[in-house]
Amino acid sequence: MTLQVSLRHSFKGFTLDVAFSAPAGVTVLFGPSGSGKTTLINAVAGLLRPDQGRVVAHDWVLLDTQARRNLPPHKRRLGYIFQEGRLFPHLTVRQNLLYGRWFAPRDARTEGLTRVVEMLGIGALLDRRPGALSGGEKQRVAIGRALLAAPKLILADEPLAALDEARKAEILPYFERLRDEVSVPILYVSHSSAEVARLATTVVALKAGRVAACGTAAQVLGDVAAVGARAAASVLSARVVAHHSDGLSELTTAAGSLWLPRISDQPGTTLRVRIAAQEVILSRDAPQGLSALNILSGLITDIRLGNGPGALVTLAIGDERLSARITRRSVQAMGLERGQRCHAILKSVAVAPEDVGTGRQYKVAE
Ligand SMILES: Nc1ncnc2c1ncn2[C@@H]1O[C@H](COP(=O)(O)OP(=O)(O)OP(=O)(O)O)[C@@H](O)[C@H]1O
Repeated sequence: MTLQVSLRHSFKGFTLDVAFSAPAGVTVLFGPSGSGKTTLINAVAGLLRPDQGRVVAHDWVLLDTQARRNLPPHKRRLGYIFQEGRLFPHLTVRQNLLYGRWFAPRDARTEGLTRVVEMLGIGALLDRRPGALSGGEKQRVAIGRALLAAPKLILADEPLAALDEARKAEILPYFERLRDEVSVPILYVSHSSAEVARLATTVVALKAGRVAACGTAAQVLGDVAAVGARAAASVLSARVVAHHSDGLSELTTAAGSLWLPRISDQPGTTLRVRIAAQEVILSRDAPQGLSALNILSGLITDIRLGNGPGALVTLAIGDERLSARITRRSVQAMGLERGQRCHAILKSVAVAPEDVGTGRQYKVAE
């Protein structure tokens, strides 16, 4: 495993006690306010000395309390991407980028300025100062600066939280490229189920200082006990088939065809599509005469009743899982049980552009 984290630390009234390991790529820390994300990031960054812990990225040991290794923050070889870009206002973009590089040990300068500039599309910005950049452009420069420091691990602490929806949509593809084209592991804090679905190679869901679930985006977002009803979602692998003249795009999934509002990716591209559980309606009979374009049928594998009025019903469709958040009342009125065939109905417009990202999604382990 590329990233190994085990940490234990107690404040008065709160204990962080986590252990997880993750392969290369983006590991998203996902959890509600107060679940311990910042405490964990601070311990990895060296800003908090935990009671016990070990943090290893590839073969680089940042912390090992048992072996009495506790590198100071500036020696941990970390690249930071914060909520606000935190660029130096008096330096140009080029100087900001090179500042990151200045910290990289000479023999570790793997990413060249030219490649980073090309990857982030910031060539036209090099002579500007941060004051003349949009929020999205600042974040792209911040990503570049982090990369050029030749880090062993990148820490991204809610890097999109301060941006509006349009700017988020602009930046997300760059994080996808970072995940797919750069070998540095990334520990990424997020509150957003859509960001998790698009970016995560691995998700670590935190709850009250513990790991509530760890796995792929599909596994963790499908675990309502770990992420809560509002974040519950399915993540389907889909391939673009064609774009139609009425503004719809046709995709194919293991669950059948999916019709979505026009997306920009070329036919043949593999995408991951997040479907929020609360957008899915269920029917026992094959529905007819509906306006909704997407009707996927499968067998019920799981019914989780919540403490409130809600329930999460999961269908196996092909080798994918699709969850619907409906009421307990409907579960009862429809007589839903495991093993029954059921039809899931989804309006095309229920899938927003930010729910569709590039990159393969791992298969759900049985
Ligand atoms: N220095 C500290 N001293 C005492 N308690 C602390 C300290 N830092 C954090 N805590 C407590 O630890 C718990 C976890 O806080 P933390 O900031 O890690 O959560 P979080 O998941 O990052 O939340 P948010 O999403 O709001 O940033 C909280 O109950 C907080 O009050």
